[in-house]
Amino acid sequence: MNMLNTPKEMLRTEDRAMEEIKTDVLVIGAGSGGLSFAAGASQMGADVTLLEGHKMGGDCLNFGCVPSKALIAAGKQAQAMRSGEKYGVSPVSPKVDFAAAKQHVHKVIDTIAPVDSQERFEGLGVRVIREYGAFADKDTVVAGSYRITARRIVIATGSSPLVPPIDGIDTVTVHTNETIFDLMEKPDHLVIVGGGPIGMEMAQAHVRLGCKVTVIEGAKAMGKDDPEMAAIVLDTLRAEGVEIVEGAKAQRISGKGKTITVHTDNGDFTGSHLLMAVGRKANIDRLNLDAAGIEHDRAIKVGPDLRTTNRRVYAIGDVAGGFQFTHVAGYHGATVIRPILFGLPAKAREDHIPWATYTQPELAQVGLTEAQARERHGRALEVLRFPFHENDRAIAEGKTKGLIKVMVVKGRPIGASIVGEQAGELIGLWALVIANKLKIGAVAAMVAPYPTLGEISKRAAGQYYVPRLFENPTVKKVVGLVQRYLP
Ligand SMILES: Cc1cc2nc3c(=O)[nH]c(=O)nc-3n(C[C@H](O)[C@H](O)[C@H](O)COP(=O)(O)OP(=O)(O)OC[C@H]3O[C@@H](n4cnc5c(N)ncnc54)[C@H](O)[C@@H]3O)c2cc1C
Ligand SMILES: NC(=O)c1ccc[n+]([C@@H]2O[C@H](COP(=O)([O-])OP(=O)(O)OC[C@H]3O[C@@H](n4cnc5c(N)ncnc54)[C@H](O)[C@@H]3O)[C@@H](O)[C@H]2O)c1
Repeated sequence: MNMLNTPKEMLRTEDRAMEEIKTDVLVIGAGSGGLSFAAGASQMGADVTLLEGHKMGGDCLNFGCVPSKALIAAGKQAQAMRSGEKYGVSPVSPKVDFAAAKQHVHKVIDTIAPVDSQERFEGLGVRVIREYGAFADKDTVVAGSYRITARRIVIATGSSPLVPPIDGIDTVTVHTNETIFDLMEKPDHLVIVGGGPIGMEMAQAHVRLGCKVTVIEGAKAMGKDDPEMAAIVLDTLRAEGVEIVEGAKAQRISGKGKTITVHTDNGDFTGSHLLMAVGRKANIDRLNLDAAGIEHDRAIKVGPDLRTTNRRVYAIGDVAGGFQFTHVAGYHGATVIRPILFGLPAKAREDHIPWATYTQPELAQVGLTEAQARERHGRALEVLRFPFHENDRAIAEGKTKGLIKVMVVKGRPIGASIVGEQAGELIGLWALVIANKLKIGAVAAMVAPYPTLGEISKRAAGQYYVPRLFENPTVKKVVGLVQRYLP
């Protein structure tokens, strides 16, 4: 592992004997984006070199999606034990072994890790170098004792937790997503600053595992989502005991040991542990981007083709500054295969990107929210709705809290929002519809197995035809006429 940190220190290695490598494509960063690209490109015949300065698998595997979903699963198990009464199963107060829950998290990481491992990628023909890279010029990168020149370069260096310089923050122990999954002791009272997806997912997992939890949000919690859908999640979290304080920007932090106070413009909040979840910053500091003529502000500037201001260099995933999701990084990786391997044009779309927040109930979105669609399409917009409490499977499972909304213009869905059990699974159908610009009739024509939660999608699509078929005097007239003459 390279212990050199700054680009200058890394470039100073030029003074030592350098091993020269010439490669078709150099990928910097072995997270979701870099690995997706490297696997595809190598298997299609390109000579690929991959740099990784820290852990193979990047954020998603080691500090993000995977550990968070594993901890959420532990919390869900605990919650199920508390809530058996309505099914005739005596509720019990579960004994939570917090360290064992974290062991479960690490077992899950270890189980998935081989898929992202150096060995697997070397098996696919990729040259893997475990060093941080920094540009020396427009097509050369220095990494440890290697000087690598490539025809094309893909920057996939991801992002890191943003820890803003709030007054007093360096006087207390601050957790981020990079440390919280290694914390083996149970926090008595976890104070989370930030009510985005990280904040809300971690809040529910921790409250269910027996911690007291306070979320401090400067603006509106789950502010990127449809407020009507977000309210259903926030009500549930509050009912489970999470204190959520909105309009409370953290201004100062004070404390000692296990007494940490966050001072906000809406009161002071004291807990035993502090988790900062206030967004991300792109990993560009180490790259020496100026040497390669790559423009950036907080993230690397790219066009819709994901090309940077250096035409030989692409940036994908979190470092490119758009949606920050694993599936987007993977999609970017697949998109740049075309120009890099075949010299063909390709653009990354954003209108069909889904996302889900894995609270219970889950909240999922693809395309435009109702407010965005209303702003763009005004009176041409129709919003189709169907509640979970009218779905037979949701009733049988006792999971009736939820709603689907589908935004339709001229018969074509342009957005869908789902809050409820398995919303993250259910949104897939609408992601397919929007990606392929299908009409609402395609979903209405589908026969969904009974009884499934998936029927809510068909029922929502069916709402499109209610005014057109069931509340239409012409249809009634025609049916009356046909019935009079039908033998
Ligand atoms: C707590 C949490 C939960 C999340 N949950 C989800 C979820 O459920 N679903 C979802 O879709 N997304 C989720 N995300 C977001 C997801 O993790 C990221 O969007 C995704 O990991 C981005 O992939 P990437 O390839 O752009 O970057 P990363 O996965 O961060 O990979 C970048 C890699 O580059 C390496 N690197 C950096 N600089 C250099 C350099 N100079 N040289 C060499 N290597 C370098 C890093 O060490 C890292 O391994 C979550 C994120 C967090 C923090
Ligand atoms: N299920 C998922 O797909 C999933 C889960 C977790 C994270 N992620 C990804 O990771 C990204 C980062 O997540 P995040 O939750 O850290 O960021 P975020 O930007 O989505 O939310 C951060 C929140 O912190 C608030 N905030 C900022 N400064 C504050 C302050 N000083 N005091 C109080 N509140 C403050 C903001 O108003 C915002 O609501 C997400 O945007 C998402 O792309 C995805």
